[in-house]
Amino acid sequence: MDKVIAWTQKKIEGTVILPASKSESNRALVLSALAGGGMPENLSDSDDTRVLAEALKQAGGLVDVGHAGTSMRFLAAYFALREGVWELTGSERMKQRPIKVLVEALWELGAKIEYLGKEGFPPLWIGNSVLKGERTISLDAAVSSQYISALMMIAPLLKGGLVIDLKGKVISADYIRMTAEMMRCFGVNTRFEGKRVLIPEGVYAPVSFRVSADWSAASFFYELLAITEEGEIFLPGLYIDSLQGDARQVDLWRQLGVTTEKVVGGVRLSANSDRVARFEADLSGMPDVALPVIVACCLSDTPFHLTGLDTLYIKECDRVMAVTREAGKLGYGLQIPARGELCWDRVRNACTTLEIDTYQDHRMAMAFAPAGVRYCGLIVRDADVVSKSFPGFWEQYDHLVM
Ligand SMILES: O=C(O)C1=C[C@@H](OP(=O)(O)O)[C@@H](O)[C@H](O)C1
Ligand SMILES: C=C(OP(=O)(O)O)C(=O)O
Repeated sequence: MDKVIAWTQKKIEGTVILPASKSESNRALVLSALAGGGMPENLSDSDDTRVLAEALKQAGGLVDVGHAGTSMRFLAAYFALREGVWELTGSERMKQRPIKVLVEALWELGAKIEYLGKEGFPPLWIGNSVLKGERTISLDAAVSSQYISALMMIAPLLKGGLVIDLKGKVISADYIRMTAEMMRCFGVNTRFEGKRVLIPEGVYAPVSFRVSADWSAASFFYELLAITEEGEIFLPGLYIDSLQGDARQVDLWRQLGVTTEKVVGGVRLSANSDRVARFEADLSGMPDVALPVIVACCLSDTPFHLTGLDTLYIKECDRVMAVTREAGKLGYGLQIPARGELCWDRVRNACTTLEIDTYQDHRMAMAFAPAGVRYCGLIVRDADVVSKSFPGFWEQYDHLVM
């Protein structure tokens, strides 16, 4: 499905129902499975959470997670712990997203895992492993925090627990903290000593964890207000004091003209025209808000220099390439000064087409949607890719904009 966006010039004002957090849901599902009971409440309706929930019910056999990276990484560790034989695969893109760091760590614990395709990438064969604990493993923390979260969650079930030494730059660190916080909710206390994570042997309690609204999904509505420079949006169920690190995006958007107010039952976003002359940020802690920030800066004519984008190359698509190419169609000349960086110095060329490709990436579709309020008739190709994290996105977007 392609989506044509025609803004009716109405004021952006209303309530947006966000999906439940995909990251909280996926952790809650794995932790409940490891606890041997308890059903998380208010689970995300995203494709990624759905495939994980189904996979956790399987006693073995073929499991295809599609585009769901978190589900792939969490399941690799979970299946290695469980009895049974699995073939764990995903979409063509998933077969290009690395998993070597996690597989090598699991091998060190005694897992029997084989690559069924290219070395270092899914699909994986995982079978009847007996994992050993009471050891320290070292892990490259600069590729994906999901490997670390995956290991942390199974660690209490290993005899003697596990110590994980994080090597190199620790990216997406708030996701590691979210994992530790959620493990605590399920009864296991993890300790951090600098770049060392200490997980004791323990037993998870089958609690009924309630998932809250998704901060990463909120970023596209911040973006919309940053572009329109006026309007207000109420986001029920979103709390500043959240387990999700993306709650810290509040500070980024303040610099781009959107303020956040804590109100009863959620937060209210308000737009103004007060923004920094040049936006600079290291987004290595918040990779999922990078695309909406980039498109918001371009469309609000705010030059920017972003660093810490190294992990964007291995997401659902190569997001650095994809956003540079698609913003380029609208005439914005983005530049890549070094790997993991992106900048824009207000270089404007002619707009060549209003057709935006989305590269099977939900965040590409959602990040370019707000551009439709500046470019009437903008077409977002394969708009249904949003179901990976936010199936109701277009419904929520339409009632605000069209
Ligand atoms: O653990 C998680 O829930 C996630 C971690 C992040 O990935 P990386 O650690 O690979 O950056 C993030 O981009 C992803 O959407 C969700
Ligand atoms: C990177 C993402 O997800 P995953 O890695 O779980 O596929 C995302 O949702 O933007």
